[in-house]
Amino acid sequence: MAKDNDPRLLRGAAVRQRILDEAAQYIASQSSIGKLVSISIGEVAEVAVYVRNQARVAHQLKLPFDQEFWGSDVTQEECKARLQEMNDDPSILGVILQRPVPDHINLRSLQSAIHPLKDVEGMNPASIGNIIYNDVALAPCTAAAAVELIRETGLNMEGLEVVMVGHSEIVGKPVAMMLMAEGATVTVCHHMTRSVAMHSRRADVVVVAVGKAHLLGPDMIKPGAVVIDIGINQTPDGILGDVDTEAVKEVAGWITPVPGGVGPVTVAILMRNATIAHQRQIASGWLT
Ligand SMILES: NC(=O)C1=CN([C@@H]2O[C@H](COP(=O)(O)OP(=O)(O)OC[C@H]3O[C@@H](n4cnc5c(N)ncnc54)[C@H](OP(=O)(O)O)[C@@H]3O)[C@@H](O)[C@H]2O)C=CC1
Ligand SMILES: Nc1nc(=O)c2c([nH]1)NC[C@@H]1CN(c3ccc(C(=O)N[C@@H](CCC(=O)O)C(=O)O)cc3)C=[N+]21
Repeated sequence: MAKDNDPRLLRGAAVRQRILDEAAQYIASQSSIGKLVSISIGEVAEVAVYVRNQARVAHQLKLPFDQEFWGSDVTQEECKARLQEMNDDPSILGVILQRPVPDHINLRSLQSAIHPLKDVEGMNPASIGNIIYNDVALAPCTAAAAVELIRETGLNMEGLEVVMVGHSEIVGKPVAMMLMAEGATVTVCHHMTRSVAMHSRRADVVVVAVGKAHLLGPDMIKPGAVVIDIGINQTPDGILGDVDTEAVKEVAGWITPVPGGVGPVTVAILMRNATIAHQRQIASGWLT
């Protein structure tokens, strides 16, 4: 296991703390602020970890927080009706809907049912369109976390060669758009890509969000590259990322560990997004 003070490990702690300090200051400056509601549908291990950490951090920040667990037998109509109630509930600041959801639930329809001004993850199609226009202030949390961690290296993003492995709507595609907004040259790989290694070997930065333990090995990156590991894989050896950290660490210039890398920053970004949603609700005349 990498030693704690290994300089090649790009840990999330410092970035996380900076973002949380800012959010805490904003919350303390408000006479009142609504609650963040986190919805899970069914039982998914990595969702439980995420929601537990959301609750812990919201408590630290004195941000009102509620978690709702809906059974995996809940119907689409029940979900939409509940979300509509939340849109109209002035005590609720924002709503995040955890993924995945059971197969019978139409996730995109539910994302659209969350009012854009309460969409603290920026996944409503009306919200995520903003990042096409380089308005990345409120973006999907993990994608924003990956960008913050690349920025932490101090590398100039303009012209940076980035390979994004994975093209999900919540991570891969937003990461690509957000890094393009910073001036990077981005290649996006997926399971139809003929050779991921052909692309990743020439990249200054490789971001992996696939969900396959140790998909990225030391032969797939160039010496000194930045490796951002977003994968979370439950294995008999515990939680592993998508990168073979111990082996890749010997070649990379920076690598985010799992745990201790992207995850903690994701939680912090969610809190920051909640404060941005609050500011937008005031600007829209929803709140005084
Ligand atoms: N730390 C955090 O905050 C978060 C972590 N995660 C983790 O990130 C991982 C990815 O999640 P998510 O973004 O939702 O992605 P999805 O699980 O929705 O999809 C996986 C992506 O990987 C691509 N892919 C699959 N196999 C390969 C391959 N062999 N080579 C290249 N690409 C491949 C898929 O392409 P295709 O669609 O063509 O099959 C797809 O784009 C998961 O482990 C998840 O748990 C997710 C969210 C937040
Ligand atoms: N709509 C939606 N958005 C998401 O961003 C989303 C989601 N659904 N579904 C589940 C995945 C997973 N995810 C994690 C975020 C942080 C940690 C996290 O805090 N990890 C810490 C601590 C781990 C621990 O406490 O053991 C770490 O990596 O150090 C984990 C997992 C977000 N996800």
